[in-house]
Amino acid sequence: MAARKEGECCEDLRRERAKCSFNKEELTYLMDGGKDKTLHRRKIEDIFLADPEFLDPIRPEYMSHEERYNNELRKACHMIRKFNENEDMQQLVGEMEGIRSLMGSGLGVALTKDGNPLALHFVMFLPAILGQGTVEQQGYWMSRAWTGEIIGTYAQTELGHGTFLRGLETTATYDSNTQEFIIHSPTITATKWWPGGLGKTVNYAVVMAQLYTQGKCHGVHPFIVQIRDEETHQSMPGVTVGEIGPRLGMNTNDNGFLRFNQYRIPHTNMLMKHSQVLKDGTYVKPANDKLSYGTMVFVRVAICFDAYRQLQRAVTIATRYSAVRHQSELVPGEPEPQILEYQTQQYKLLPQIATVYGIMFAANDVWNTYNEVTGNISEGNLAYLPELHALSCGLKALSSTDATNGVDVCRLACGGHGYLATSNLPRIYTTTTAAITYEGENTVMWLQVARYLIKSYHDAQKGHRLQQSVSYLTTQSASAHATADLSNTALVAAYKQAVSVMVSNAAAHLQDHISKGAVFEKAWNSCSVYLVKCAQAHARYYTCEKFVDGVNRAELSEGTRTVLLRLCRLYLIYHITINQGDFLRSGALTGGDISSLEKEMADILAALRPDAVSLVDSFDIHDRVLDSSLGSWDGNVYQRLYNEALKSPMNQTDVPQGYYKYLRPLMKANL
Ligand SMILES: CCCCCCCCCCCCCCCCCC(=O)SCCNC(=O)CCNC(=O)[C@H](O)C(C)(C)COP(=O)(O)OP(=O)(O)OC[C@H]1O[C@@H](n2cnc3c(N)ncnc32)[C@H](O)[C@@H]1OP(=O)(O)O
Ligand SMILES: Cc1cc2nc3c(=O)[nH]c(=O)nc-3n(C[C@H](O)[C@H](O)[C@H](O)COP(=O)(O)OP(=O)(O)OC[C@H]3O[C@@H](n4cnc5c(N)ncnc54)[C@H](O)[C@@H]3O)c2cc1C
Repeated sequence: MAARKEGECCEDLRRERAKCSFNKEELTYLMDGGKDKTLHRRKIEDIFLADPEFLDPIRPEYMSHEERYNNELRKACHMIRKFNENEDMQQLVGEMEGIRSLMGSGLGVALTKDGNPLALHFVMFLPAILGQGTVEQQGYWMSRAWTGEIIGTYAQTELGHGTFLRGLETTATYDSNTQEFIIHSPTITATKWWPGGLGKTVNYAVVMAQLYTQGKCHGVHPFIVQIRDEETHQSMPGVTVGEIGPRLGMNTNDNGFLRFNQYRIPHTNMLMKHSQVLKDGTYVKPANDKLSYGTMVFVRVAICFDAYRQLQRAVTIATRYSAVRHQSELVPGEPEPQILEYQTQQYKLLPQIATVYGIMFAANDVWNTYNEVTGNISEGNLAYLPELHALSCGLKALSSTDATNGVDVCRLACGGHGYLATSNLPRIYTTTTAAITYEGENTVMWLQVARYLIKSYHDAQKGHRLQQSVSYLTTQSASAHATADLSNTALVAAYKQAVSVMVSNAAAHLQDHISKGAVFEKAWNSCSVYLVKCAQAHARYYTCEKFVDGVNRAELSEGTRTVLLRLCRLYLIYHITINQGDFLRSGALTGGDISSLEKEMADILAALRPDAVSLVDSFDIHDRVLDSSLGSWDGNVYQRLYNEALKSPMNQTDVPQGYYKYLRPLMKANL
């Protein structure tokens, strides 16, 4: 494997690597969660990537829509077969963590390129059964689903409603005479629309539908519904299912549509961990009616990990390319410099490297909170559910937005070549940006965070104790920043003060509207642009705090700590400078402070510059996972670009068919 070997690279990258001031492996271990995990990951990568079955006959971009789907399905099924091959492999892949890597932006993107048709089976169908099913239901369905005997998806969104779940129209009406639920799509807008794998791949789905029993609607609940025959794969009578057509990206996920016509399923197919319908039709309420949204909370947390992994790939490509690419004159008469010498190029790329770490530390923290809170829930303690909901919404929105913007900055930083499919930046972008919409559209997620902030603020006013992530809202004095202390601790305190003041202003704006006669919901809408800003500032503060804590806690040698501290400092300062209005208006920082920080940022960019290539090397991304003509380990950019162009089917003949059909008749028209 050429991807990680020293010494097999071009002169530019060799010189860059020689400048490294820290221990790369230490950072790799930190990101993987320990040396054992790094070795484990590399072992899995080596086994899967050595398998020729995962190679594409030609670039997927040259295939038809259906060929692309079949090609990815072939590899996805091989992946699962390989996974099930023997117990050693299952242990090696390591349950959820391995699945995350195989389905998401780790190894997964090297195996299936533009969306895995089986992704939703692992990412949502299995977690929905685990999170929403009783122990007996888990026993029955998991044993069939884990091995791939049945394949499922998560069918929630409809043509008419994605965000507003209470507005879903699919119904599940209990018939106590036959002990069945009747699943029905009463209108065109009730058609399920978007679920991954639904189009042609799955034969089962967890369908979210309005539950009716004894003449009463009890809101949205999960049901396991068979979509296709287990033998013939034909759609079941009463079910209409198909694929929704080409998308911006993720085109081999076979996102689908689904309609039901009075379709009956057994009573046992309602997932009944949190609420039940007894055989006689009696409804038993859950401890909290949002527990049926639990699968989404899990996936929102998982998306944060996926987001920074995507950004890692993009910034690795763009940084290596920037060390190989020479352009223009920095000093007249001197050789053209590497474009990485330009401060503006450093300002594009280095904050993206810092962002990877910021999201990683925050995501680790939210993942721990998720495990703790779900553990508490199973013991009947739901006190921390609102905090988990707000944290997962906030970090999902922040990580997907930052990663998407960062990937595009990386694409633009590669000039024209970044626009080529073989750079892989377009595909990384279209995959990453999808996460802004799926699993809760980000504006909607921000407004959920804002709702929690305003509620917490009012609780603080009443003297109630606040949950940890918002405890700073109890102290929202707007006193001007007095000292010249600009340490990391002081900057995190400034972030807190800025959000605190913003939330208190938002609460005052809301009150103002209400005093003038507006109902709360209308007042809320009138303040919602500002409320979104509060939520964004809160999620940023949280990420900064976790970044600082994470670096302080990490066990690192001095050189490695120094470089990570620089990245952390860059992250803190970068976001202050681009949101300086919030800090100035709240009195958290002065104009003088911000000028000092700007100057310091320029120094940090220069200090990090020699380590830039080594920093992305320490992400330890295999060339096959990068899949880029611009970003490979060896830096052999121009030859790769040229070789890839030669592979275009259009270059297999000198004169294209189109010439004889269209161009020649036009060119020779006057002869
Ligand atoms: C296994 C490994 C994994 C690997 C992962 C690898 C990742 C990469 C994978 C790549 C593959 C691609 C995957 C693609 C997956 C996409 C799937 C989907 O989009 S699926 C479709 C995804 N679709 C969406 O995400 C839809 C988005 N929409 C929604 O989630 C909801 O409708 C809503 C939250 C916006 C409102 O809900 P509504 O019922 O109207 O509620 P109200 O506003 O009236 O608030 C009432 C109260 O409830 C509270 N509360 C709310 N939620 C929760 C919660 N979860 N909990 C707790 N509390 C919650 C709220 O705070 C409030 O509290 P309070 O203030 O009163 O105290
Ligand atoms: C690639 C991809 C994969 C997907 N996979 C699945 C899947 O497997 N299963 C599944 O069930 N679904 C899936 N979805 C659907 C996805 O979850 C929804 O698209 C998403 O939840 C947004 O809902 P919507 O499309 O109805 O957007 P809308 O809610 O219609 O949003 C449109 C606009 O309205 C705004 N808006 C809506 N409500 C509010 C509000 N209350 N306040 C302020 N602004 C608001 C939004 O901010 C947005 O700007 C997928 C979507 C994509 C793109």
